[in-house]
Amino acid sequence: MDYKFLIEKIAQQYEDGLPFVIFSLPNNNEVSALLQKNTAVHTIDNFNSNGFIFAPFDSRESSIFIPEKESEILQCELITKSLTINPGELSEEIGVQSQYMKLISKTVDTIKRGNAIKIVISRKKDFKLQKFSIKTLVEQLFSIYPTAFRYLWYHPHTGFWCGATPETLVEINNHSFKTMALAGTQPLSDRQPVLWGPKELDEQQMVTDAILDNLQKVTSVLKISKPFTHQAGSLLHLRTDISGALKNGKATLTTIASALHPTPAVCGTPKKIAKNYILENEGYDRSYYTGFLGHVTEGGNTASLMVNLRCMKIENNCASIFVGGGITADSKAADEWVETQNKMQTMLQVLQPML
Ligand SMILES: C=C(O[C@H]1C=CC=C(C(=O)O)[C@@H]1O)C(=O)O
Repeated sequence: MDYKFLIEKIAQQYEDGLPFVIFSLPNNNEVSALLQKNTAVHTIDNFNSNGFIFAPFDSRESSIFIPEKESEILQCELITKSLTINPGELSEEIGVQSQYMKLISKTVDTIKRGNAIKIVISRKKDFKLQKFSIKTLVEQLFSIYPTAFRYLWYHPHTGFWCGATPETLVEINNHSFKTMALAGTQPLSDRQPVLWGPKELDEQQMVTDAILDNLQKVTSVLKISKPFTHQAGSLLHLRTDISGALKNGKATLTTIASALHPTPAVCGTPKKIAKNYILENEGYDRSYYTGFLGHVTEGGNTASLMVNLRCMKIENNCASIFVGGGITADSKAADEWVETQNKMQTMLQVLQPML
């Protein structure tokens, strides 16, 4: 199959209102697509059949599934373009900024009172599009971020989403698994070596500890890397890789995914307290942002599930970009605002030709 033909098929599928997903794994030159042949809404609790999962942040809501058996499955080599990237312009929003900073300060106070160790706070911002084009979107997204998991997803039930995420929820290959602790952010610069302050190092260690704790019941962890710097577009993060084996007889893709989701990188720790705080205080619906997504194969014995970060929802020529950041006792409201502005650039750069 030819790449150009694949994009045309996707554009047609969207025009016909039929569900589809097109995606490419990190550092992979291949693009895959599932084109559902009908508009049926399939939900999934047990990840043991082949297809693509799109799960929301709040697991009380349903995960949507495009089953392989009802889809045309396409694959081809990705053709990327070398594109020049300029930071997109973000208009000043004094009111929005002060409201967000107030929420950050309130969250810091809550953490200082000992109610939680870390809580991830987020927001969304809308951008009006002059001319939405699936072809341009694919070209931009897949070319600019080759090291990310890149996707476009459409279902009449969820609407149209796309993103380029750096965070793996879990990768499974029969009895072995891989995951990561990702936290701490700074803009990419020429400064070498990259230095991380105690706030970022502590925050990232908290994420690693919480993930190891969550994994205890379902895995025997074999390997934990040292924290290292991971580049995600024009941002840098601290990352620790964790891998090992699933506990025999006990663990499945479903149990490990629910043990990990939502990760401390997108929710916080303790998980329940952080999640309730988010649902009560954030003041908007995260929907599928900070949910997870990915292709399940071999009846759930192999899968690569990613956390839905650096993403946006596009509807009626309006793109809503979702961004957030981990708050700890040491967070400063003004810095957290700037961090979300920087994170917004990831999707804003994809939108440039359509603004
Ligand atoms: C919540 C987001 O990023 C997470 C992933 C990496 C670093 C993060 C941070 O430094 O706060 C966040 O935890 C987002 O991009 O919207």
